[in-house]
Amino acid sequence: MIDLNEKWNELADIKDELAARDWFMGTSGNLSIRADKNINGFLVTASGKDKRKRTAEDFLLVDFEGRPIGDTVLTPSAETLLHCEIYRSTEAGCSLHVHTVANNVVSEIYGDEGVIVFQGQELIKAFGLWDENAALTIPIIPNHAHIPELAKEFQQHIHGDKGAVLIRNHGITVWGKDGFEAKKLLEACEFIFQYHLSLIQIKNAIQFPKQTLSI
Ligand SMILES: CSC[C@@H](O)[C@@H](O)C(=O)COP(=O)(O)O
Ligand SMILES: [Zn+2]
Repeated sequence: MIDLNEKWNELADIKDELAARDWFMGTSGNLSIRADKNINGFLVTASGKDKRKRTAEDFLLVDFEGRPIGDTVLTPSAETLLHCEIYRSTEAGCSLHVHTVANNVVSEIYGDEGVIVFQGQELIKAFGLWDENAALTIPIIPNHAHIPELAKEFQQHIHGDKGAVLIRNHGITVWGKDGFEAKKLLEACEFIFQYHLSLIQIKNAIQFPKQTLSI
């Protein structure tokens, strides 16, 4: 149980840090961390909570099918199945899902293409992409309301122990080998999205200065 407490605190600390960035608007977002091997499951955020608050009911333990382990009155996140897909098919230790304006806007702009590619951006190195011409490709999937369908689509884009998938006009899910890596990847993605949107706006303002002034 001591080990589970450690995981609990690790996830709670990550939740606090993401909350400080205001990345849980309107109770959105969900987080999970894999428990030790003897447990065969993971801690996931309880559904519908204000994730800016730190309480004893923030997480519950579920198995890799998303079913609560042990007695609880808590309901696992509505999107637990996406976390299950990650833990079932990789060795990842942590998965983070947030809704931000930047990740939603990027997912809408490039949604029809089903993918966004970033090149020549220092922070793609967070994903281990160190070559000068390396590119980070993030898939964008439709926001199916039926979570098993969403999870099935999501699953097709899990190719390793770290990764990122955008859900169109919904948010991003990022995973890594542990909490540190997952948070690093999430922060890198959000930086790149914000940079990209700022660049588009500034380029437009330079190209169409009168339109910008008349807004
Ligand atoms: C309240 S809107 C957000 C939800 O629909 C969902 O997308 C989300 O991220 C949080 O759901 P939750 O069940 O609390 O994990
Ligand atoms: Zn969500």
